[in-house]
Amino acid sequence: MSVLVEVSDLVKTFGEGDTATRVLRDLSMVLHEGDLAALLGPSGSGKSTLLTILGTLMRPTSGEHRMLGEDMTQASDAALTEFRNRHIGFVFQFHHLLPDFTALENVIFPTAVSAGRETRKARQRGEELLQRVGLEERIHFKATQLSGGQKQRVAIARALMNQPELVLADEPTGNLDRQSAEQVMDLIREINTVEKTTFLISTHDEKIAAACRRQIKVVDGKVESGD
Ligand SMILES: Nc1ncnc2c1ncn2[C@@H]1O[C@H](COP(=O)(O)OP(=O)(O)OP(=O)(O)O)[C@@H](O)[C@H]1O
Repeated sequence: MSVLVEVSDLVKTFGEGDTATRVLRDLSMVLHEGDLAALLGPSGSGKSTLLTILGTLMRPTSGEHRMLGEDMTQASDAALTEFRNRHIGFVFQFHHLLPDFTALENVIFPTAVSAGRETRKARQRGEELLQRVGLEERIHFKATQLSGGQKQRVAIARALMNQPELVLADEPTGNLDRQSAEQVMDLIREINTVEKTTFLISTHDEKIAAACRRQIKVVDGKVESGD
């Protein structure tokens, strides 16, 4: 399997001087194309910080970060934004859907905004994705008319809109009941199998972690096991 993401000796320090907190401490890991990996570790160990850096939303203090062979630490802000739009999808604990817009609008809006227009192709892909996540009957429902699990499935469809190689999910089932959490995880597994999309999923839930094919444990800002 080829390497999709590689970080080495990643350091992230927040603040300066006496109040500086070193959150990531020479963290190194690799994600391969097609990985379905859980990111585990105690609260405060640095999981969200790592996901934010891997998502190119924040730069590390030092260390190396490569994705698809490109050096993320050397890229300009504009290049990072473009790279992120093309190659990375995000799913968060709180779905962040626009409440007054339909499922379909929520899925296609981010793409339409970054492209400056809403194309027929985007609409078609949005509809296909909502079918894939089992919401074909709810395409024109407003976000407020959907259950928590359904909203999270819309968020997954939205993350897949631009056919990203990597989807980063920060506690995607943290806000769901057991049954909805398992359905969301089944969906992620299916997408991973069918589309070969790579997933890195931070979770405190042992069952969700066990449903992943790989478990990476972060303790005190370093990978303790799973790399
Ligand atoms: N912007 C920031 N400024 C200062 N400290 C921060 C900032 N972001 C995170 N931290 C600190 O970094 C540490 C790691 O936070 P992070 O959110 O990465 O942990 P986590 O493993 O995701 O935790 P949880 O499982 O509770 O979500 C925490 O001690 C947190 O207070």
